[in-house]
Amino acid sequence: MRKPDGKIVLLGDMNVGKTSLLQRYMERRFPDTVSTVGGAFYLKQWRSFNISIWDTAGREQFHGLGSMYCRGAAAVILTYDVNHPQSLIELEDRFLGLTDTASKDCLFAIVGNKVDLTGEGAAESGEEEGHSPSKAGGSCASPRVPKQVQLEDAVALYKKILKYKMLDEKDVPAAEQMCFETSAKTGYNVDLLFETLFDMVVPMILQQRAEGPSQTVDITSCKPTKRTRSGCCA
Ligand SMILES: Nc1nc2c(ncn2[C@@H]2O[C@H](COP(=O)(O)OP(=O)(O)OP(=O)(O)O)[C@@H](O)[C@H]2O)c(=O)[nH]1
Ligand SMILES: [Mg+2]
Repeated sequence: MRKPDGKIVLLGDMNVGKTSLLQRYMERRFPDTVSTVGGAFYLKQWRSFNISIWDTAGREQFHGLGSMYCRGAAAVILTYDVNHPQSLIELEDRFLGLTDTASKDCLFAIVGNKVDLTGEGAAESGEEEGHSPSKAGGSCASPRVPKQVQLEDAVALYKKILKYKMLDEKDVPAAEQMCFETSAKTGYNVDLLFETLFDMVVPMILQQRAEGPSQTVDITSCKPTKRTRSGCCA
């Protein structure tokens, strides 16, 4: 297997929908999930580059593995559930510190998932597989509740992250560009999230190549698995 050119890692509390987001993007579906054990990755070819996308376990018992998965990451997707304010707080309290092992230029995206469950914006629930918003709210629509976490809260966290990393706002993408609301269930904003990051990671890969040896983890050193497109390093 060719060594990935860049690495993106999904972090966040259990049940926020990390695995579902990744499966929605990679497999174009929203299957039932089981709580992740350890971590697993997918490989995505983006232009001529191979990007590994790592799904991690949010459960407390696997917390110690997080910084290992983040090692050399070009981007980290900090995921919360828009209906659970504590999941946003956990990003700062429990997950941000895990990113100390990421690349020095690591990009941060903050993603509020499960927006389909909120009462805000009909468009949020109408993007599944390219369907029009008017198809939302069919017989299997989920009950709507007011959104508990606002996008501004995510923007505030993004700014705190810049302070924590001692980065200047001028040198990094704007908060508005890096804070997303998504639904793994309907597909809303999922392609936008991943593909925005891929486009940002590619110049970093090129720069790293120009500067010298890559910092990405050599995943070929992981134990081989049966699956070809994804694997598990629990
Ligand atoms: N309504 C709705 N449910 C979602 C969405 N994303 C995930 N879920 C559900 O939320 C539950 C948890 O999803 P997972 O993707 O397994 O969550 P996770 O973050 O990977 O959890 P861990 O692996 O334990 O860290 C599952 O029942 C999913 O079906 C979403 O966008 N909308
Ligand atoms: Mg999971």
